[in-house]
Amino acid sequence: MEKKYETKNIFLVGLMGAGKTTVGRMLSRRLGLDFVDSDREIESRTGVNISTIFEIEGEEGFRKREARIIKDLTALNGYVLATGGGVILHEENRKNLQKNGFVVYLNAPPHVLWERTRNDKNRPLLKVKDPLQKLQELFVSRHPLYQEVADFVVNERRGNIRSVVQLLVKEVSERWNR
Ligand SMILES: Nc1ncnc2c1ncn2[C@@H]1O[C@H](COP(=O)(O)OP(=O)(O)OP(=O)(O)O)[C@@H](O)[C@H]1O
Ligand SMILES: O=C(O)C1=C[C@@H](O)[C@@H](O)[C@H](O)C1
Ligand SMILES: [Mg+2]
Repeated sequence: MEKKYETKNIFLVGLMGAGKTTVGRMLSRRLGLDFVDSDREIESRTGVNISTIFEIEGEEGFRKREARIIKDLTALNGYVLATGGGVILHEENRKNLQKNGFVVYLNAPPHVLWERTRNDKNRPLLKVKDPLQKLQELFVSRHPLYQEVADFVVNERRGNIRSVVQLLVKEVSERWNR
């Protein structure tokens, strides 16, 4: 068995609205694992929301906090971790993810992500005049990094969260039972 599968962890990566939190929570229940969301963990450690961290410390300050949390969370065992959309920007994060668990890229085209996120307010990078264009730019710059870090890629399945969860249950069960 590959060394990384000695730990039972699943790390979900992908852009804002890809379904990391929704899929992650459901998947953890199905597999009897714990669930943690790195954005929520940053908020509970700091006591403020993500937007406030961006306002006070800028994106750079947020990324430093994120890297510390990712280091801590990837060192655990038995977790489904929903990461923040920009986690793959730091090489250290990519290494920690790859080393310690099964990394899944939830991929969906920018217009789908835009539909899913347009009514939410706590995504500072999308507080711009044209959030769809912003998502398109982020997709172009990040897609190769998500691909690079991923052990498995889920392409958009026409709005069906359950089928994504089902597919992932099958994939990890095959790996972990080897
Ligand atoms: N495969 C899917 N089909 C349909 N709707 C979905 C799918 N995945 C997620 N959604 C919906 O899209 C919205 C955003 O999903 P979610 O919050 O899980 O994304 P996220 O990847 O955690 O985003 P962020 O990086 O901003 O935290 C939710 O309302 C969720 O129900
Ligand atoms: O895509 C991003 O860079 C981000 C996504 C969110 O999950 C948060 O981590 C934050 O809003 C930044
Ligand atoms: Mg989320």
